[in-house]
Amino acid sequence: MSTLEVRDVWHRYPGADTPALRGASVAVADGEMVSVVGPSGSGKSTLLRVAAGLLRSTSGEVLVDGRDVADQPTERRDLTVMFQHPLLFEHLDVAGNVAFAPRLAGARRREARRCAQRYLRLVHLEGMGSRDVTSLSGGQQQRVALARALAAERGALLLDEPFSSLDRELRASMHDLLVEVRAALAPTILMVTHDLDEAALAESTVVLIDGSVHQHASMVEIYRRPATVAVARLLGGFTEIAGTVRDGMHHSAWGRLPVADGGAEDGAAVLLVRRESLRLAATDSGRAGLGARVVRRRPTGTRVVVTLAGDDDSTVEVELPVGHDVRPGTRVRVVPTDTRAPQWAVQHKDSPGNADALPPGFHVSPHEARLPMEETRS
Ligand SMILES: Nc1ncnc2c1ncn2[C@@H]1O[C@H](COP(=O)(O)OP(=O)(O)OP(=O)(O)O)[C@@H](O)[C@H]1O
Repeated sequence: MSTLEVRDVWHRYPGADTPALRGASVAVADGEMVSVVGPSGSGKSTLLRVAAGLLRSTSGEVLVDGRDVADQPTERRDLTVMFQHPLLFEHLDVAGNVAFAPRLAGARRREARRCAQRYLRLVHLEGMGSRDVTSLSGGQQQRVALARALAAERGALLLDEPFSSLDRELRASMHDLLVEVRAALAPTILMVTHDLDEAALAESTVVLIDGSVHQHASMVEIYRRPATVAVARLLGGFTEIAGTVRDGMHHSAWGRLPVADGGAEDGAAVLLVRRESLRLAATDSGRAGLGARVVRRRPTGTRVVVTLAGDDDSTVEVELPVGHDVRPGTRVRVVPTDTRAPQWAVQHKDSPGNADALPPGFHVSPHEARLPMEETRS
């Protein structure tokens, strides 16, 4: 049984103007996997390092199995960390690397080797125990690193971008392996990644933006309904329309569009619309829709993202299958393909937050103190 919880953690690096973590909290239940995503610099690695005990946070708590471990170094916490680079011991062979932790824990040499064989089998490297680690491919080295982390037989596994140095195909095979390992051992896992597909391997995902948790939900739910504009930007695929919500409708230069799920509070709000739920029609097509001018087109492989400007020069993006080409400068109509497609408003509200709740030593401007859920209509 192993649980991991990071509670209301703040961290500011010495000399930094702004905190890297602003009251972030994540709880991982026994046998559960939680992933952490966010833009570069959003504090993902800092969060993981605080949880691992590699970094002491400015304030907040880290609980392992319900016990506060703030004063305990990494090796005294019931967890193992695995990084993007395997960091294998080059003076030991493959089995020696995996046997390292059991040896450290007091196992006899033969017993530790047996344990290593078991974990090497699990990561499909049986028969490679006597290989020199420097002779392995990057993917094999990462498998050894995973076997070594598992052989430590600690409660929780903390993974920091574990597969990001591998190419797409190898990454996919490591994802399959992670699924197998979870089915076999059900370790408690906290994984930082910038790969949204990888994040979806977890039961739930924390979206960290500027050191704050903007959303904690399954990736399916996050894609279905990003909680904030920043989350939508991270996912991509949405266009934002600034306007006002009144009576369950969003009003802007792009017209009146219904707001999903009963409507947001009245007031200024950004409407998030999936790019593919808008289409273009010729101006003389007789179709309803808003007149716009094509500003630019950006191919993305099988699709083309077209940026359009309305009469007030505000822009929206539409995503079309490749082949539906439009030249910059052309006038078109923007037509919703499906008015029932989810589109929802997210409100921006600046609030000074509860300054008393901040740890001493923090100067946080009203904008910085904005709590993510306050800009969310959930
Ligand atoms: N040792 C350090 N000293 C000062 N600032 C740091 C240090 N490490 C990280 N930072 C800053 O803290 C913030 C969060 O960094 P962190 O590495 O946690 O982000 P991240 O989300 O993991 O980024 P990435 O996805 O690029 O790895 C960034 O602004 C970064 O520049």
